Order: sequence, then C-alpha cells, then structure tokens
Amino acid sequence: MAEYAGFSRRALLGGTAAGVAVGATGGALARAAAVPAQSRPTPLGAARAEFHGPHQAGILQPQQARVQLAAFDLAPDAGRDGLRGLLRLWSQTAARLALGEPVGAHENQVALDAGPCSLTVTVALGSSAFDKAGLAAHRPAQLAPLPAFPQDAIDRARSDGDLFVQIGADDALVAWHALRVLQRQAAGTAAVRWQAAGFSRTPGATAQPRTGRNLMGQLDGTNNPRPGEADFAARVFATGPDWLAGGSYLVFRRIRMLLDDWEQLSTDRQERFVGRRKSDGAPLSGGTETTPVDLARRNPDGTLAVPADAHIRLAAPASNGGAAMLRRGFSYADGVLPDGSPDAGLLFLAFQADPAHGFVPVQRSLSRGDGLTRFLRHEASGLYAVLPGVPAGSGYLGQALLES
Ligand SMILES: C=CC1=C(C)c2cc3[nH]c(cc4nc(cc5[nH]c(cc1n2)c(C)c5CCC(=O)O)C(CCC(=O)O)=C4C)c(C)c3C=C
Ligand SMILES: [Fe+2]
Repeated sequence: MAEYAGFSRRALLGGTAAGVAVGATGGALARAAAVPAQSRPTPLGAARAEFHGPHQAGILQPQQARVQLAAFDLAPDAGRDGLRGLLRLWSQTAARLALGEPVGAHENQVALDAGPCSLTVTVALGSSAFDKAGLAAHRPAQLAPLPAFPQDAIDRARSDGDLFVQIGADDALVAWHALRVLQRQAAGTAAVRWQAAGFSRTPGATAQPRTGRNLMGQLDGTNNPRPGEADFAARVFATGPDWLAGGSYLVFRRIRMLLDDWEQLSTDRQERFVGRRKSDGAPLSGGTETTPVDLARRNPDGTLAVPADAHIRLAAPASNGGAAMLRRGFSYADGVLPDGSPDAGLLFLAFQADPAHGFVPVQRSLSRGDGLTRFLRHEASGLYAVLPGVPAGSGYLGQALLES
C-alpha cells in the first residue's frame, strides 16, 4: 500500500457516501479508481461520523467496538497560547480522521488501508487545565472535585489530567492510530498522563443490533436517556457557563469487576443484584427489555420483585431526585493481577448536564446499598468539561473559552 501514501484513505479505497476525495488530485482519483473492488472497505469501514456540529462527536453516536481513552497534562510553560494551539491542531486532525483522511506531518500510515470506521474524537478539559492555562476565572463550578465515596480505591496516577480525549472507532488500528497522532502532535505542549483501551460489541456480531453486554454478562445501557426524549438535552448537555453551551460534563471511572467472585453466583442471584434478567435484560418486575421497571411491584410472597439492593432500583432517577446521565462505557481487559484474578471491568463514561444532579447523587446511593458494589472496585476517576462542538466551516474546539 505504500505507493498510495499521501492520498485519502477514503478516496483510495472506494470512498463513502460522499464519494469525493477532499484534497485528492486527478491522478490520485485515477489511481483510486484502479483499486480492485475487493480492497474497498466494507460498509463498516466506510462509515463515518460527522465531526462538525453543535455537540462533539462521541456523545450521541452509537458506541463503537473500540475505544482509546487518554488524559494529557500540559507542559509547565504551555499556558493559554499552548492550549489554544493544541486545540486548533487537534480540531483539524479530528476532522480529517473522521473522514479517513491522512493527517499530515504526523501521519504514520498505521491505518492506511482502513476507512474511518465511524471514528469519533471527543476532547474535554479537567479542572487543573484552567489553572495552568490562566483560565481559572472561567472554570465552571461543576468541575469541583468529586467527593470520595465509601470503598473508593482511586489511583491518582490513572485519574484526572488537564485534557481528556475519548477516541472511538469500529477498528482497533484506526482508534490507536488516532491516539498516536494526537499524542505526537501534543509533544512539547502536553504529555500523556494515563491511557486506557476498551471495547464493546462489534457491529454485525449479533443478528440484529442490540444493547451491548458488559463483562458481568448483563445487557448494559438499556435505560439510558434517548435523543428525542423531551428531557434528553436537559439531562446530558451543560447549561453553563456560556462558553460551554453545547458541551457536557463527563465522569470517568475505571471500575474493576471482581469476576472470580461474581462468577460463583447463580444466575438467579446475579439477576437479583441487578434487578434485570441476564438473558434478555427484562426488569424483574416483568415485561421485555424496554418495559419500564415497576419498582413497587411485589412477588406473590410479598417480597419486592426488584429487590431493595438491586442496582437499577438504587440507580434509577426516581430514587435520586431525578438525577440522570447518558452512560457510554466500554469494557477493558488488561491481563491478570498478581493474585491471578482478571484485571478487567468497565471504563465507565457518563455524560451529564451537571454532575451534582447526575453521577454524584447516584454514586452516593449505590455506594450505600447497591448489591453490585461488593463485586466492584473504583480504581480511577476523572471529571471533565466536554467542549462544545465546532460549527461546520470554521472554528476550533474550545474557541469560545480561549478567545473570551
Ligand atoms: C453512578 C453511576 C453508575 C455507576 C458507577 C454504575 C456502574 C455499573 N453499572 C453496571 C451495570 C448496569 N447498570 C445498569 C443501569 C444503570 N446504572 C446506572 C448508573 C451507574 N452504574 C444507571 C443510572 C442505570 C439506569 C437505572 C435505571 O433508571 O433503570 C444496568 C441495567 C441496564 C441498563 O439500564 O443499562 C446494568 C446491567 C455495572 C456492571 C457497573 C460497574 C462496573
Ligand atoms: Fe449501572
């Protein structure tokens, strides 16, 4: 494939719905046309997510099969100008990556023969970035540190960070390529603080698209807020400050699952800890996966159909003063720990309008009484302001903040 370097991966390999290569020469197009049909990307490879819009990509799109998460810390001398320059560069790069275009100086050809594979890049700022970039006066109150919860075992070296990047794609190489490019472009301005790789169901793995399963085997994501619901935007997108309009607040938790213990339980016990059937995700109060849960329902023997310590009872908006969030987590599996147990679990990611009316009350409630909690360890944590999207045709991520 080396002879194709410098040309659009998308045009080169037969393209997408748009069909026209940005920046490709007539010669490139002629050579692209010569690519045999069997080398063209599948619909999965050619699929792309729009970079531009009121919200960043990677919030509303269906979860991709792969994710790369990374937090970066700004260099001591980066300042506001360094942050602005980096966000400008990353914005250009993210737009090109979303199209499956080569990125320029830091292109390493790792994903050369793949389409964009629905790649999304989502960029957010941690509280510490505001101090380092001289923007403390603009820091939202919502970025106040999360409280410590009972049973937290947070490793700060794998938490926090000035900048956070979520890269999703339906191909591992495409996601890795994007992270590597962003990392190299940041050199001298910001360095990786921590990095984590995750996965979800690959599109096409099931006969029909359906809710993904986590590593405990449950359908996870059923009762998420849905775009189109009346209160969706109010639950997910930030209302302030002004420079964050269209943005969101993201809570990250690396949650290890004690799978050796969990897998000792009967399916019945597992289901009562969650409040839903494992096979099809139906609530224990009856119906199918999408039937609203009836938390008041009782079994013929008088016991609660959804037990008092069931995860969905304690996490429900009805139990937490209406608190809600859009969960978009990915599984991780990073080998085994010294005791032989799997270092595996959930890279929990939740977008919300305000963590004080989202993650914080729900996690407080879970940490007090959730049956699932005894099989979980929260090992890393982060809270970030997800920047608004970039309008088509102009601008860059964080422009309203950096030019305020
Ligand atoms: C503080 C927020 C939450 C954490 C942390 C969390 C961890 C966590 N959850 C599961 C598995 C499931 N969660 C489910 C539902 C659910 N979870 C939360 C919040 C947190 N979960 C909410 C708000 C909800 C929705 C509650 C409702 O209104 O019904 C489910 C059921 C299916 C679904 O709706 O997604 C599962 C399964 C794990 C394994 C986990 C930590 C590793
Ligand atoms: Fe949950």
